[in-house]
Amino acid sequence: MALMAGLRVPARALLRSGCWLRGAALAGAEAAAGLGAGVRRFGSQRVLVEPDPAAGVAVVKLKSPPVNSLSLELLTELVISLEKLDNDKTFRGIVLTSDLCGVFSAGLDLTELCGRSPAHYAEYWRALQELWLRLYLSGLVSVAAVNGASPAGGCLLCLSCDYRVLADSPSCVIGPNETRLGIVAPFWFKDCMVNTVGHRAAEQALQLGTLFPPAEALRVGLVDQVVPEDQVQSTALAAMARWLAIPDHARQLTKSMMRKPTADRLAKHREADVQSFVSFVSRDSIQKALQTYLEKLKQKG
Ligand SMILES: CC/C=C\C/C=C\C/C=C\C/C=C/C(=O)SCCNC(=O)CCNC(=O)[C@H](O)C(C)(C)COP(=O)(O)OP(=O)(O)OC[C@H]1O[C@@H](n2cnc3c(N)ncnc32)[C@H](O)[C@@H]1OP(=O)(O)O
Repeated sequence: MALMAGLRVPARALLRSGCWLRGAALAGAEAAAGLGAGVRRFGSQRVLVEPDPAAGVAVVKLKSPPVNSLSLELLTELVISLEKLDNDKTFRGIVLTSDLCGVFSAGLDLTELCGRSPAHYAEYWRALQELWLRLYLSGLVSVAAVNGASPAGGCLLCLSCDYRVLADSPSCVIGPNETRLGIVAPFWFKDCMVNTVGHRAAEQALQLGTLFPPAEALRVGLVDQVVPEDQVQSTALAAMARWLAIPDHARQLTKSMMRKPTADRLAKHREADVQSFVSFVSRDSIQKALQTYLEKLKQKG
């Protein structure tokens, strides 16, 4: 741990801030490329939105150090940003990526699932459902530029997009590792997996809690492209251009036809799903398993 302005800041977070410095340099490059003139970034504390109105595209960056774990705050801020972009006719597509080095998203924030009240678990789960439904059914083209590890809930975020580009680095693992924590992915995560990689591959990955390295993720169809780390965002934008070449109304109706039945399974039973999660996560055995996993993570650090 390093001490900074009276705050305990993990050394890893300081290292990752190298990415933020690189981000500042990139902002200069964007300005030189024309993005700066009259175009302002917006967003919130944990979600940075870099709009390119001329292209109709916004790059949405998760920036909740150290690992973009999906806290209630991050879920809420992401929903608000997506809602804003969905309702703004300027935008036809989003690229979802991470502002941190080496991690796209560590999945659900385990501190939200440990030692809290049933009311908190319910509020948290509703926020996760909300984010998934909004992203999965968004009329915008969504491309995930996966520039870091993306386990469990991070993988769900990626699967909710229309297209996935993954960085070719051994640390950039992606997959549904829930069972390794002693927990179970919800049915709508399972459905997303099945829709993406097929029943057999989904069944194996979900039961075994597989975290796929890039080449395997590509082979199984969990991601659509694997490219060098420094080409993830440009490749995502190139993919976006291909998707935006299709008229919105036709693409959106097709997307809805493909995805609505899956989303409706949750939309029609949201409250039952919340209660099922609350009773599962409140069990002593699950609390113990999550605490143990979290402690191991902290010791590793
Ligand atoms: C109706 C439904 C019924 C029942 C359903 C029940 C449950 C719900 C089930 C499924 C949905 C999805 C579940 C999840 O997403 S669970 C989370 C799974 N995530 C992981 O296993 C990832 C764990 N993290 C890592 O592997 C690494 O941190 C990572 C590879 C992402 C980055 O490695 P790095 O070496 O860069 O960082 P670390 O030193 O490991 O971590 C830094 C710091 O961050 C803390 N941390 C990491 N991950 C989490 C997390 N997910 N939540 C909270 N905190 C996290 C870690 O402890 C370190 O903290 P500190 O030591 O204090 O700095």
